[in-house]
Amino acid sequence: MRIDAIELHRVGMPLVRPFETSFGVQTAREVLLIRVRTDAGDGWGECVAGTEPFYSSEYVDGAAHVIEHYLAPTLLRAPDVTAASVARQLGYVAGHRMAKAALEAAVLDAELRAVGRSFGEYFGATAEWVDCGVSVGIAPSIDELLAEVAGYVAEGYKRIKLKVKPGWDLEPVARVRELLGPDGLLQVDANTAYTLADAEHLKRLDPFDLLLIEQPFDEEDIASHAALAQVIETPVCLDESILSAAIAVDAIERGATSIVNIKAGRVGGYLEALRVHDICRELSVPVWCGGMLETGIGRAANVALAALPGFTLPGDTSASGRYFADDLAEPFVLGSGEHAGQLRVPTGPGTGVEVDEAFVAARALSPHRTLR
Ligand SMILES: CC(=O)N[C@@H](Cc1ccc2ccccc2c1)C(=O)O
Ligand SMILES: [Mg+2]
Repeated sequence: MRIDAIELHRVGMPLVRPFETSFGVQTAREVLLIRVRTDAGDGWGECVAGTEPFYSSEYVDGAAHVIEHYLAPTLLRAPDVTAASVARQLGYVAGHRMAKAALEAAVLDAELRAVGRSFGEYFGATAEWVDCGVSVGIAPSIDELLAEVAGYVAEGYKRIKLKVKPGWDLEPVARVRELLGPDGLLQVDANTAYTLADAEHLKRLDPFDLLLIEQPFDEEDIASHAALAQVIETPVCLDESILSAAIAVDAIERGATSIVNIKAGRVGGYLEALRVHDICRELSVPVWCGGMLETGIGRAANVALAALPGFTLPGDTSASGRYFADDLAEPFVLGSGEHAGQLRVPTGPGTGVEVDEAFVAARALSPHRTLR
C-alpha cells in the first residue's frame, strides 16, 4: 500500500473511577490515536503509552514527537508499506515500541479492511468469545476495595487482579480472597514496586493461592525475578520486562517467569505479540492479554489476540465500561448466560469497530496533526 497521510489525534477520556497503581493515580486517559490514509483505504491504530513515562519510558508527547519526526516520514516516503514491512522499515529507530505498534496496527487495520478480513481471522483466533478478568486499583480503604471487587464479581468477571505495593498487599489480598472464596481466580500486580529484599514478605502471599504475582521487581532485573521464583510458591509473571519474543525466551529459560502477560504495544506490535504467543506455546508457558486502558480500537484488537489458543488465562480485556462511561466506538459489554464474563471476538473487517469521528473530535485535546 501507499500511505498518503498519517493523522495524529490526541483524545482525552475521563475514567469512571480513579485507577491507582504503585506508580500513580490515573483519573483520565489521554490517548494518541493514529489514522493512516492509504491508497487501499483508511486504518486506525492506538498508542498505549500513558500521559507520563511512569509505566514505561514511553509517553504521549514522546510518541507523538517520534512519529512526527522519524516514523511517519519514513512510512510516507516508502513506495510500499504493509503491516509485515513496518517493523523492518522503522527498525533504524531504537525503541519507541508503543509508537511503532500504533503505526503497525493502523496499517494492519487498513490492509485487512481492504480485503474484508478481521484481526481475529488474520491472527488465527480459535475462539469466538474470550474470558475476561479485571484489574482493580489500590483503593482509599479496604471497604471501598471490597465494594468495587464485589461489583466486578456481580458483573461476571472471571478473574480479579489487585494492584499491590508495599503497605497495600497482604490485607487487601486476604480480604478479597475471603470475599471470593477458595475457588475464585485471584492475582496481583506490583508494577515493579518491590525488590528482592522483600522476598520473605512476598512469600506470605503463598497461602492465598494466587494465580500469579505480576512484575514484582524492576523491569530490567530478570535475575531477581528468577531468584524470587526459587523462594515463593506463587508463579511469577512478567509484564514490563517482556519487550520482545527474544526477551520472553530469555526470561523463561532463566526461570524468571512461568506465565507471560502479552501487550502488543509493549512488544512493538501485534505481529511481535503473535511471535511471543507462538514461542510461549512451544515452551508450554501460559499467556494472557494485558490491558493499557485502551479505547475500543485497542480493545477490539486485544480481544482478537486473546482468542488465540495459548491465551489460557483470563486477560485484562475488560468491558469498555470498566474504564469509560462513553467510548469512541460501540462499547464492549460482557456477555450473559453461557457467555457471562466473556467478550465476543469482533468479526468485522480489520479491528471490526467503527470509530465515531464526532466523538474523537469532541474530545480532542488539540487539533489533530496531518502528516503527508
Ligand atoms: C490494566 C492494567 O493494570 N494495566 C497496566 C498498568 C497500567 C495502568 C494504568 C495505565 C494508564 C495509562 C497507560 C498505561 C497504564 C498501565 C498493567 O497491567 O500493569
Ligand atoms: Mg502489569
